[in-house]
Amino acid sequence: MQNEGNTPCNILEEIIWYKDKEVSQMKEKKPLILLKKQLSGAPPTRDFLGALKASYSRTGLPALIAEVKKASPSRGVLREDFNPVEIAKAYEKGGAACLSVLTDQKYFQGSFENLEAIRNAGVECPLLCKEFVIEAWQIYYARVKGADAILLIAAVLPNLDIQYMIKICKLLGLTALVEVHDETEMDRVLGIEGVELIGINNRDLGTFKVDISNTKKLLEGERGEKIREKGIIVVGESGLFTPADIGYVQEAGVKAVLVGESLVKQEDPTKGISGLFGKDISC
Ligand SMILES: O=C(O)c1ccccc1NCC(=O)[C@H](O)[C@H](O)COP(=O)(O)O
Repeated sequence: MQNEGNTPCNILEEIIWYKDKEVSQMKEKKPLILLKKQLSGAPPTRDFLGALKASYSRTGLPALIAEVKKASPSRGVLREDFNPVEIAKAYEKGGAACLSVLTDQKYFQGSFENLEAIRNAGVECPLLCKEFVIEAWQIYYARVKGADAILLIAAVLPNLDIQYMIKICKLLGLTALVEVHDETEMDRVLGIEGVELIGINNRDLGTFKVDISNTKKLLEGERGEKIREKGIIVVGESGLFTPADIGYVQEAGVKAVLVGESLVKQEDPTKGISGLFGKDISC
């Protein structure tokens, strides 16, 4: 029987369809007007982009955004004994410039409680709220829960929404990490005003295929030149396991990397960072 439009065509579509229902319910419990009130007493955000730049200048290596990720649709549970605060502290000790915290519950076993707990545990690294954002309300919610940055996925959001959401981020003091996977998305995003941080995901979110040469492909030629001209910082995301992988994406032009699986699976994530970079990057 043919797909009559009521079955998602891939995992990303499934996540987004579910997110739509989830956000509607969350908004009912906490309307925007309440979130805005909470924000009036919120502490200032930390400078996510500034932390990436400072780390790159200090180490000469791509700044690390270490991901607090219990599970994923492609890999299942990555770590059974998952203590988000302990993992976050271990990442910070190992020299991570920033942390990424999965907040999606259904597909990644993450939560906003994890984000809040990490923020309240004295971790100083700026925090990226790793969510599937489909509405501006989620950005306000992330800010209330302690985020310093938020992910905007080009495969999910039209250009006008990205532009609008970047403005909201600026208003709230958040950094927007705009994620692309292919040339079409990169070209779209390079045409949007105000983009300062682009993530190139080596994982195809529809098929799960991971290929780190995707980062190189998207930074070649005129695209790479445009990115340099605009002073945009690029983050290489997914599938990074070895110092050779880090060297490869650095050579391609990234100044930061976002790493989950290869670190979170290590018994000692602090040592995992030294293993990933081939040296201690903490001092
Ligand atoms: O990781 C997945 O299976 C996944 C599936 C569908 C949408 C997003 C997904 N992952 C988000 C990410 O891109 C990664 O968590 C992040 O880049 C870190 O990747 P890795 O170092 O390979 O864990």
